[in-house]
Amino acid sequence: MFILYAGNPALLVHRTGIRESRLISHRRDLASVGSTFLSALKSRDPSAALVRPKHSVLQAQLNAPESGEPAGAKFNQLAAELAQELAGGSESGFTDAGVPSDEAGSMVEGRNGLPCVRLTNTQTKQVAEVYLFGACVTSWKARQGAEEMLYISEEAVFDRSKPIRGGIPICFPQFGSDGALPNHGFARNVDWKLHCIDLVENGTASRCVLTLSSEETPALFREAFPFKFSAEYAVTLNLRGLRCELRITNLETDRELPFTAALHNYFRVRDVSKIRVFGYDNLEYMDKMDSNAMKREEAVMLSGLPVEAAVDRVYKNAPDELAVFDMVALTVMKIDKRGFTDCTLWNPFGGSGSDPGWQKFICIEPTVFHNNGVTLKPNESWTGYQELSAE
Ligand SMILES: O=P(O)(O)OC[C@H]1O[C@@H](O)[C@H](O)[C@@H](O)[C@@H]1O
Repeated sequence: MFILYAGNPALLVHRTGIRESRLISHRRDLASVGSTFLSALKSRDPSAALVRPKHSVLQAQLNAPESGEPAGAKFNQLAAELAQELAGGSESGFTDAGVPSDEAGSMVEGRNGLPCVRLTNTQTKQVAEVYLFGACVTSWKARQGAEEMLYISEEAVFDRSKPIRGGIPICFPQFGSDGALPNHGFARNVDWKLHCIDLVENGTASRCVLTLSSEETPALFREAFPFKFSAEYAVTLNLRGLRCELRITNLETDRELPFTAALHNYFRVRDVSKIRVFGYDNLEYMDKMDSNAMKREEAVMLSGLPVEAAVDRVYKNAPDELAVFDMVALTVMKIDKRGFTDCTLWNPFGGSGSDPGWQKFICIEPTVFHNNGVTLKPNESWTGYQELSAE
């Protein structure tokens, strides 16, 4: 059964069967809810019902959908999209049940008015910001009064002309520049759609889910990567920290979908030359600073790996638990990853591809790259996530 929640500023559909929520519209004016929308719901589930109505006009239209006034064109378009979605049954792959809640977060205007989700966890006092452009997490504060954990370049632009430099950009479907697509693919160059903002993990975690489908990507990218796929990205503030989960589904019916990907974490540090990175002992890596030569990291580094010069390495089969110790701030960032088999370590150290603030960040990026990344069979999905915790 579908239940509609009508409230400012969003209209949510809560599908109780699998307890999945969908954020349908951010329109503040719900007066022009179209009959298309309701009939789409009714055709799928005659028991569609409205609960907790806060808007009298909406209630009236829902009560008499067939005779409702013609809806606004914009909302009709949204309604048609929803109808298509319902008919096609393109469901979210995230199985964890969510409960829509204003407490979990809301849409706000980000820099230059770009749409942005502000997530809050009232229990842990964490706050995060996620731009729909690139589904980029640009800010994470791990507790009340805590410092910003992510680095944003002073040269970052927030006008959709290029990826946001900093935060956690998503590299997909191509990690790096070796391929037909721009460096790191196009997921960070396009607008994602907000699917829902809800409470999960028994109400202890705040989450937003963003989606991207191949059909919504610009023709230029579709030509260079001619595969049908859907991508879902859940950003969650839970009792442990910040969780970012990426799920890719191959929508091709008769061919495989190959991709490489990474969560390009820009961690903010006080001084990159005064950090130690843990977890890379004895690993093989591709050295991008040395014509992609394969090398092996020293056997055991009990005191961690220092960053004393430019590094650009893609470590193969990296352990799922990694950490970076900031010896000035006396903080530890732990990275617990799954699905992303590899991990990239990057800092330009003032050299080529640098950034004015290069001393203030380290990129530790859960990656799938080695062994040709991931190849999905028709209708198959892949999920990779990271959980960041700061102490
Ligand atoms: O595209 P950005 O954010 O400037 O990051 C670029 C860097 O991203 C890293 O992941 C790569 O390993 C580097 O080779 C590359 O230079």
